[in-house]
Amino acid sequence: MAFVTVNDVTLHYRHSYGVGIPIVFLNSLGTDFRIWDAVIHQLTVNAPILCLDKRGHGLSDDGPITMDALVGDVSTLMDHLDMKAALICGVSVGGLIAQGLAAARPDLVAGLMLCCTGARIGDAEGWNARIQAVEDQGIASMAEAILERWFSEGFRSGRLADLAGYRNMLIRTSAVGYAGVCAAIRDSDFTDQAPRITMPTHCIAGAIDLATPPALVQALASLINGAHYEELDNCGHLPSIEQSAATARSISSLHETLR
Ligand SMILES: O=C(O)CC1=CCC(=O)O1
Repeated sequence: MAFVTVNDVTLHYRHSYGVGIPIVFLNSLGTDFRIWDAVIHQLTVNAPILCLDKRGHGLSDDGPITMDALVGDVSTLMDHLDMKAALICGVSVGGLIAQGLAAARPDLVAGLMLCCTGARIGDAEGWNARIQAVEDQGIASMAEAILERWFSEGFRSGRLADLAGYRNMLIRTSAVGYAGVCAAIRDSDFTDQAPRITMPTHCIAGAIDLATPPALVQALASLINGAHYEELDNCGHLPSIEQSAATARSISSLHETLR
C-alpha cells in the first residue's frame, strides 16, 4: 500500500517487485484494485505488478475526472516508478484507459489485456441518466441493478458474503468520483484509434455480461490487428472475480509471449 501525489491528486497504488515485463492492472467503475487480488495470486509469472485506484475510487482523491486525466495518472505514476513498457490489463473503463494509454504513450505499453470493455461503452443518454441518479439518490439506490450486471445469477445466489462485500466496495465509492468516471466514459470513443493499436492484444468477454456484452468485446477485438478474443462461461462483467483462474491463465499466457 503506497500513496503518491501526481497531477494534483493523491493516488493509492501497490507496486510489487518481480522480473521481466511489468503488469499494470486498471479497475472498473465502482471498484478498487482489490478486484485483481485473486488473479494476481494465480499468475504463473513473477512479473513486477502495479495496481492503482483511479481518481475518485478506492483511497485515491476525487480531482477533476476526464479520460485524459485518468490516462495521465497511469503514465505519470509509471514514469514516477521508472517503469518500462508493461502489459496493461484493464477491465471495463480500465480497458478504455488502457486504450487511451496505448494511444498517448505507446512506449509504456508492451501488450494489452482488454477485459469486458469496448472501443466505446454505452451511450450519452444512459450515462447522463446514471450521473443524475447518483447525484440525486446516491450509488446505493442503483446497487442491486449494478450487481446484476457485475455477477452471474449463480454468483449472486451462491456467494452471498462475497456479494455483500463487493456491494460495500461499490456503495462506498465517492459519489463525485463515480459520477466523474461515468462522464469520462460517456465522453470517450476509441473506435478510430483501435485499428492503430500495434501491441499484442487479448480481449476477454464474460458470456453473460450485461454491461459490456460479448458482441461489444468481439467488435473491439475485430478492430485491433491480430487481437485474440476469448469468452468466459458463467461470467458477468468482472472476470477477475468470477473467473479468476481463467483470467490469470490468459494474462500469464499473453505475458509469456511478450518481449
Ligand atoms: O456499472 C456498470 O454498468 C459496469 C461498468 C460499466 C463501465 C464500467 O467500468 O463498469
